[in-house]
Amino acid sequence: MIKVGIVGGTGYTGVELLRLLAVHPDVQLTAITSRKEDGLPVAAMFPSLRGRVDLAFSSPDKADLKQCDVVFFATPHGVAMAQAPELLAAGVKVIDLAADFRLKDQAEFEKWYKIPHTAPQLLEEAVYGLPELNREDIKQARLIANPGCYPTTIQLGLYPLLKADVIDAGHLIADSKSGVSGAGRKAEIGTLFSESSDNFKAYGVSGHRHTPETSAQLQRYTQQQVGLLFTPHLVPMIRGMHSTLYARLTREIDNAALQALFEEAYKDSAFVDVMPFGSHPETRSTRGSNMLRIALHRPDGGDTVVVLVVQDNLVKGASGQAVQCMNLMFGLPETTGLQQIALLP
Ligand SMILES: NC(=O)C1=CN([C@@H]2O[C@H](COP(=O)(O)OP(=O)(O)OC[C@H]3O[C@@H](n4cnc5c(N)ncnc54)[C@H](OP(=O)(O)O)[C@@H]3O)[C@@H](O)[C@H]2O)C=CC1
Ligand SMILES: CC(=O)N[C@@H](CCC(=O)OP(=O)(O)O)C(=O)O
Repeated sequence: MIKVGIVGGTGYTGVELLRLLAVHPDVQLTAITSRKEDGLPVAAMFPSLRGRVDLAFSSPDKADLKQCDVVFFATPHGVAMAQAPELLAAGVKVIDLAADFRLKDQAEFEKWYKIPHTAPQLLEEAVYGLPELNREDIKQARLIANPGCYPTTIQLGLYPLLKADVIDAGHLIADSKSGVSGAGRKAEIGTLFSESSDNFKAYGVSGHRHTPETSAQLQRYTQQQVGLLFTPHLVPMIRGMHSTLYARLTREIDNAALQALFEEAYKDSAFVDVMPFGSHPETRSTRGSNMLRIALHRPDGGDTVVVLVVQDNLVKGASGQAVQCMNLMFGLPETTGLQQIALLP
């Protein structure tokens, strides 16, 4: 059994990890932290876990994380970098759901996240945890930088087009929408029911920290200079993410060949569903599951390809993806414990 620790067990990605790992056949939940709920049984806070998780929260300084085989950090940016060096030195693998190790460039990290990086020596070693594009490196990794939720949709939606060199990589557009759980469980005015329900808005239009993360990763798949315009929006739903991606075709390619690029790229990826050309994927077709669905369009047969991508931000966009990485790191089938079908309605 893999002994698992979770730092930040009371947040949305933390409790999502608990939901997935409580029924994972190869995992023994070993330590779950919360600074505020030290001593409280996990199931007292989350009755959905009654009978499934019999641990109590412990404060991060008391929890013996070094007895774990792997520790997930479901915490704000800056927490994992403080503890990862010691855990790695003790032989514990680390999966960070925050952004501490996503950017290779320390100055770029500090510019976007506005905190000093305290473990820059680990930036080079950290492996970006997007299994569909990085599977072999993840298998060998000690330290995983789990991708941001928006970047997951944008990378998987554009990768086959960049790899085949059929689009203008300098002028990519990602118009993305997230449910409110993407902002986490902490109290904030913008996520109050009366602020976020019956309302719709863009944010971060002049610059969002997911743009440098996504651009740097996309750059790995093309010789062209990547240029990405990314606009996130908050939609009045709890879970779910929808990205509409636009790219200009630079060579003649018919719709069947475009579709074949995606089907070929993801033929061995159990969690990427390439839907029939012209489909309209819905976020609820992924709710509670680790699936990401993609559909291609070519409006009026013109030279713009539109890629629609949906996922559950808390599963494929965060905790499910992190468990997928754990499976690979421990030599398990990638799909172990992640076969849930989306909830309908
Ligand atoms: N929500 C989403 O859809 C996604 C989130 N992410 C990333 O995952 C991470 C977690 O997000 P989310 O679950 O939404 O966040 P939440 O705000 O819901 O939860 C944060 C958790 O971290 C704990 N925590 C906060 N500060 C510290 C600290 N200094 N030391 C130890 N624990 C701390 C909190 O518990 P307590 O205060 O009791 O210790 C809480 O359990 C973030 O970095 C986020 O950017 C990534 C992809 C998608
Ligand atoms: C709706 C909402 O607020 N979403 C978050 C993104 C959540 C996430 O994936 O981001 P990180 O792990 O990079 O913080 C945001 O835009 O800040």
